[in-house]
Amino acid sequence: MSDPTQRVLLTVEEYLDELLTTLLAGAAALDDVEDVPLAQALGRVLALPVHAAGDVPAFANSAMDGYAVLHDDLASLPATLRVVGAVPAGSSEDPAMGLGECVRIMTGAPLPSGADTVVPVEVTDGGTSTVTITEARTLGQHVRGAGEDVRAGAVVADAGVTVTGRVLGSLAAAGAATVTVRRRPVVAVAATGDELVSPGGSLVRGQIFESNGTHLAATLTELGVQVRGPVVLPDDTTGFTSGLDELADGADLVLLTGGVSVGDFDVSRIVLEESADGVFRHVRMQPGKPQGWARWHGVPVIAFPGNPVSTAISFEVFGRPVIDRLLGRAPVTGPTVAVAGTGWRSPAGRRQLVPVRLSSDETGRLVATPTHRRGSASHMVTSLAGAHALAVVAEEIDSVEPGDIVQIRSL
Ligand SMILES: Nc1nc2c(c(=O)[nH]1)N[C@H]1C(S)=C(S)[C@@H](COP(=O)(O)OP(=O)(O)OC[C@H]3O[C@@H](n4cnc5c(N)ncnc54)[C@H](O)[C@@H]3O)O[C@H]1N2
Ligand code: MOO
Repeated sequence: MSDPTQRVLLTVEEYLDELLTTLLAGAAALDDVEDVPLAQALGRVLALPVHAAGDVPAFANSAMDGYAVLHDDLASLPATLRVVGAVPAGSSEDPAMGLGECVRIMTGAPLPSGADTVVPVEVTDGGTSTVTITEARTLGQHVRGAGEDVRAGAVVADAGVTVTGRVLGSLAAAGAATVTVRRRPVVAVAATGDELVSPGGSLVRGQIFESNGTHLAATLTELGVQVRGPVVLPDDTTGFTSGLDELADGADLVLLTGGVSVGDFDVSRIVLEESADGVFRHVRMQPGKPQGWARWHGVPVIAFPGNPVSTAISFEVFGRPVIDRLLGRAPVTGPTVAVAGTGWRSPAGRRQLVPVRLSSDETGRLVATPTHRRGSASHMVTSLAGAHALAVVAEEIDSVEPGDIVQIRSL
């Protein structure tokens, strides 16, 4: 075994690149797609763009309850027209009409072929056999044109888009019945440490509640992968090895948390280095310096440091892009800068990521304020609950002053 304290020191980008290109090379999930009916598409990632099956709107229709008219009839007001029909939404009728005539029409009903403009009921006397119109409308006003939202064949949602409720609504409106999505990869989660007790249990001296596996598994579920675990693996190498065998079997990826540092019982590092040519690195970031990866019987394994904020931020910086890659998901970006609401220190030579709350000041600027007075200290686990984003402080900066511009990444 190599000396665990003498690790290669990488930048954040170098380590991420190692995970995305070397660790994920040949991963089966990268190519697997399936067709699902729209009703089962929520949360899935589109593998192919979805095109509109027809024009949206499918036909010219009224934007108002009122009267379908010919604009030429509005040249001199008030104008009195003969009402020759009525079309509610859903009607397939196309009442014939010409100059001097009009049709009562409801919002969403197809515009009669003989009409070119809609007059809202509010500017008429509301008549049913004849109607008197008192205010002019421009040609085509209150008519929603066929295809003015999107034309048949145009892309409604691109490959890489996650099907949210609003995407699903757009796809339904555009006539999609099934969509081609990426397979949901199986991601297994294990926490290591003999001190860990599952949430809700009772603690004796030296024990703590397991929270990293809980956090990772829940976040992975939100991201739409199939989650296995979380389980707690013991600190002894035999128990850890058999637990990992079981967990990795049939998985696309295993995420481990804890035991990657230089301690005598840092079992993830010890087993992965000895039995799986594990690669352990120091990364220029804080928190999240010690990191590692390996393949366990061919299954990619990523090991995050055990301190809870370190695991959380490691997931954001390394885990999320890996999951996005496995799912074919286009990364979603939010606002990228804010002003610091307070000042804080940052370790020189390491990129610091600090959980922050976002607010706006009286001038409308986005303000980022650390959720905990200890900033990014890696054991401040509850600082994550109120965080909206991470403030990212560059390697060369060792002090942030109130009002400084800071980079942020949304959570
Ligand atoms: N001599 C050195 N010691 C440490 C170094 C170092 O460079 N030299 N690095 C420190 C840094 S930075 C980190 S981060 C941690 C990473 O350590 P491990 O990955 O080995 O993590 P553990 O020792 O297993 O745990 C650290 C800490 O977090 C708690 N923990 C672990 N798992 C969970 C969990 N699932 N839920 C909640 N809390 C968890 C654990 O009880 C420890 O308090 O190493 C430093 N040490
Ligand atoms: O790097 Mo550790 O991850 O700072 O606490």
